[in-house]
Amino acid sequence: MVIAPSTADTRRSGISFAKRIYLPRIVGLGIGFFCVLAALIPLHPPMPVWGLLIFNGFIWPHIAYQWSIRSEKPFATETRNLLIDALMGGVWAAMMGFNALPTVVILSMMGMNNIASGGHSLFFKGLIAQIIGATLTSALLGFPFHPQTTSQQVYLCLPMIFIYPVFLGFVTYHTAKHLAEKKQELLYISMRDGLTGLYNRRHWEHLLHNEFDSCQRYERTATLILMDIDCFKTINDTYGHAVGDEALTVLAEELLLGLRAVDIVGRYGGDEFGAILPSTTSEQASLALKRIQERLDDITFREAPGLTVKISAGIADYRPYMNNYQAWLKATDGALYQAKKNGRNRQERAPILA
Ligand SMILES: Nc1nc2c(ncn2[C@@H]2O[C@H](COP(=O)(O)OP(=O)(O)OP(=O)(O)O)[C@@H](O)[C@H]2O)c(=O)[nH]1
Repeated sequence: MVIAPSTADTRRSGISFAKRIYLPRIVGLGIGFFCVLAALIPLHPPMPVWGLLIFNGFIWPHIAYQWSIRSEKPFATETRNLLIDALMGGVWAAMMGFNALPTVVILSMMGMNNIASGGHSLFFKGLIAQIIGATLTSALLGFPFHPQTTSQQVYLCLPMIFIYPVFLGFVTYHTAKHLAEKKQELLYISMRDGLTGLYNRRHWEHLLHNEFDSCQRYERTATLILMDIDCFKTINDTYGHAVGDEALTVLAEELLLGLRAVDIVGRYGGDEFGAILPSTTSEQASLALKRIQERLDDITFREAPGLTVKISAGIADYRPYMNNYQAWLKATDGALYQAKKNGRNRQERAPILA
């Protein structure tokens, strides 16, 4: 199922896109200024050209950023700003009379930036904007052409050639690292229950499936326990949901403390928990669970002094006649049902059928 992002989410991600571009634009246009400056000096352009160069190099990055973050559609605005950058790149190439080195440096750095920001689509749109900017400006100026680059111009282009790609690589590395961390976070969230931190039902069932398969393949033993807090609805109704939540958290902690590290504990439903105990017989599982039940009897709640958490449990060990993990789950659930039916606060083991 694909969930469409909300307008607020789209705006937030557009703003973070604009923030990602802000610093590279300040650095790129700031160093690019000296590249263009070196090529323009011998051409003696009129004063407004110098004004435009200073504006483009040092003021435009801040205007572009403010424009994007204040926009209703920051992503679209920032993409348009990148195209304005490309158009201006073309304008400066023509103003410099297509001086070979500064022109190639400026246009290629902008292309690299556009690919990094928006893939091949933005790269090609940027290329078209560069061509339009260059052609119109060149036509206006009467197609000036001074391709020779002096050694002084080479030196003033060096910072752009060295610093900008290194800087962009640094920014790209940090973005990739941040995305990898977010991916890990999402993976964790997708597997865990928000309240208790245990595996959620979907992931826990997936692990149960794996355990079933390995029991079947390697003829191993394993035991499954399903537990349910007794009269949990009454706990909620008497002490409130916050205490109910605390009871769930306490049970989760006791299960993690009382079982082995290899045992797989999950929240199966509202007040229902599951535990998979690899290489364990149902007798051993029953003893472990009994110890947990005894510890729960000793736990008191500050907000609900009269409360003790009691659980009922169904226990079933893996049997080779079970066709799939669902059959194992069903046998365990049947035993839990019996435990509830037989008076709660007890364990029942699933009968052996063959
Ligand atoms: N506080 C809290 N309550 C929850 C949560 N999830 C489910 N519940 C409540 O848990 C209760 C489960 O109650 P039932 O399934 O009726 O069972 P019970 O009251 O425990 O009765 P028996 O299982 O028969 O002993 C329901 O009232 C749910 O609203 C949760 O995350 N927090």
